[in-house]
Formats: sequence, structure tokens, C-alpha cells
Amino acid sequence: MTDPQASAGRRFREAVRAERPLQVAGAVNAYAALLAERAGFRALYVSGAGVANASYGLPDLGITQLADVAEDVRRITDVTAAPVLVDVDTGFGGAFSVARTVRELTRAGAGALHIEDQVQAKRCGHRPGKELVSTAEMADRVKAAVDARPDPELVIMARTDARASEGLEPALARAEAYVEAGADMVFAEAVPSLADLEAFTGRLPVPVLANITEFGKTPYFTWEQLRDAGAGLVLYPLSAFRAMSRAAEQVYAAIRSEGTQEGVLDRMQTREELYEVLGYHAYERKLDELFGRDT
Ligand SMILES: C[C@](O)(C(=O)O)[C@H](CC(=O)O)C(=O)O
Ligand SMILES: [Mg+2]
Repeated sequence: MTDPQASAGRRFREAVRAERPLQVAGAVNAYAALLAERAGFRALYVSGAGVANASYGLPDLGITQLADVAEDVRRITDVTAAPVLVDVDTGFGGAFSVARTVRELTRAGAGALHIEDQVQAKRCGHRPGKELVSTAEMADRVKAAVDARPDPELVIMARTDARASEGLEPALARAEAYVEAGADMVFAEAVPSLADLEAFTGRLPVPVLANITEFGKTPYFTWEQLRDAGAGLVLYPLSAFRAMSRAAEQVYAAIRSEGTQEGVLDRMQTREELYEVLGYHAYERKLDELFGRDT
């Protein structure tokens, strides 16, 4: 059993050892994180796209900054015990900015960070037009991140976006160089087949993450398929967000068109269910204990 007092980095590493591949669930806010934890996920994810889209209503194009991400991470780590993997895009600047990112997010409670080899004006990994920095420049990002971590167990995960633009071999060579530079794990972005994924897991001495995001370049491989391909982690960055968004669209539309929400109540969590997730009644009891009122 994981020691709840252990650092977030240690708890993330233990989760990767305990479940293979470790299912990592994206949570766009603290309440979503509570729901994911209740569903049994042992690790959570703060997605860069999630911060941009859900918290700021912006596209995932490197517009949001460290402070924006840190705020979302703090809100989640304040209420959950599951260790959190955080998307830091390109690290938000040069070596000293990368170091600041690592320190700030460690303070915010992150257990793992992933940093990618795109240029600063990044794109979503599943979109065309991605530009990459050189292998050496990305290796420097990794070195700066590893050097800056206050907790040696904080996981630094290197993401390569090279598979889509440069092909499999160059992507593998990059990943190897990032591991050499000190990366603890590798995020193989936009991998189109299980054979490709196996090439990563076969070549690399560290756990490899498969990103099973929807409507992207990677097919919906199952957990079993990913396990058999040797994946160390599997990420569902925005699945719940996309579903929440669809439900919200339907509810807003129904209220506008029908003048009542009665027809869409079945799409809603009830008040009691909400309170159950929040532990609302325990908070109320605490108030009563403190101030001696009857409910
Ligand atoms: C994982 C990702 O980096 C994210 O920010 O969640 C995105 C996910 C997506 O856009 O579906 C990515 O793969 O680039
Ligand atoms: Mg991202």
C-alpha cells in the first residue's frame, strides 16, 4: 500500500509499478479529479489542452502559461490523493524557465511532468504543422528539468512529437537521446500503430506512455492491447471533458428550446450524488460540532 505521506513523485512511480499499463485520467478541474479518483484511477492528468480549453476557453497552441497550469494543479492536488502527471508543453522557456516550471509544479503537488520537443509556438500533437526543436535542444530541456527537481523522485517524462513529422526511426533516436539526458519515462505522441508502439517499448529502457486521445492519430487500442505491446502508461487526457462538454451543450440547448430542464434531468448528477462526492455532509457535521447547531 502506498504511503500517503510519500512524495508525489514516489507515489507516481509506485502507481506505474502497481498497474501496467497505468491508466492515467485527465481531469479538467478539481471536481472531475474527485470523480476520476472515485472511478478507481490511480493517477490523474492535468492536460495542457484541458487548461487552455476548459479553464481559459482557448485553443491548445501554447497560449496558456506556467501560472495557469499551476493553479489548476493546486486545485486538484488539494483535494485528491492520486498522484498527478502534468503537461508542461515545451517547459515555458529556456533552461531557467524550465527549472522554474519544475520547482513551481513540485510545490503545486505534481508527481510527474511531461515536456515535449516542439518549438515554443506548439500545436496539439495530433494536428498537422508541428515543428520540432533539435534533439540537442530538447535534451537540454530534459537536463534542465532533471537538474532542477527538488525531489529526485519527481518523474520527468520526455514527450516526442517526432513520429508524425519525421517518422519512426528518427522518433526512436530522439527518445533514446532524451532518456540518455535523464528522462525517467517517454511519451510517444501520435503513434499510429501497435507495431510502432512496440518499437518504442522494445527499444527504450524506461516506461513508455501511449496517448489514447479521441479523434486523433492513434487508434483506440484497449488496455489489454497496450499491455501486450509493453506500454507502461496509457493516457485518456480529455475523454471526460469531451463528454462533459457534450452533456452541457445538450442541457443548454434543451433549456433554451423547451423552457424547462425536465427532459434532460437524466443527464445530470443529482444534488445528493454531488454531495456524496464532495463529502458535503461531513463538512456540515463539522460545522455543527464546532458551533453546536442542529441541522
Ligand atoms: C495530451 C495533450 O497534449 C493534452 O494537452 O491533453 C493533447 C491531447 C489532445 O489534443 O487530444 C495532445 O495530444 O497534444
Ligand atoms: Mg498538451
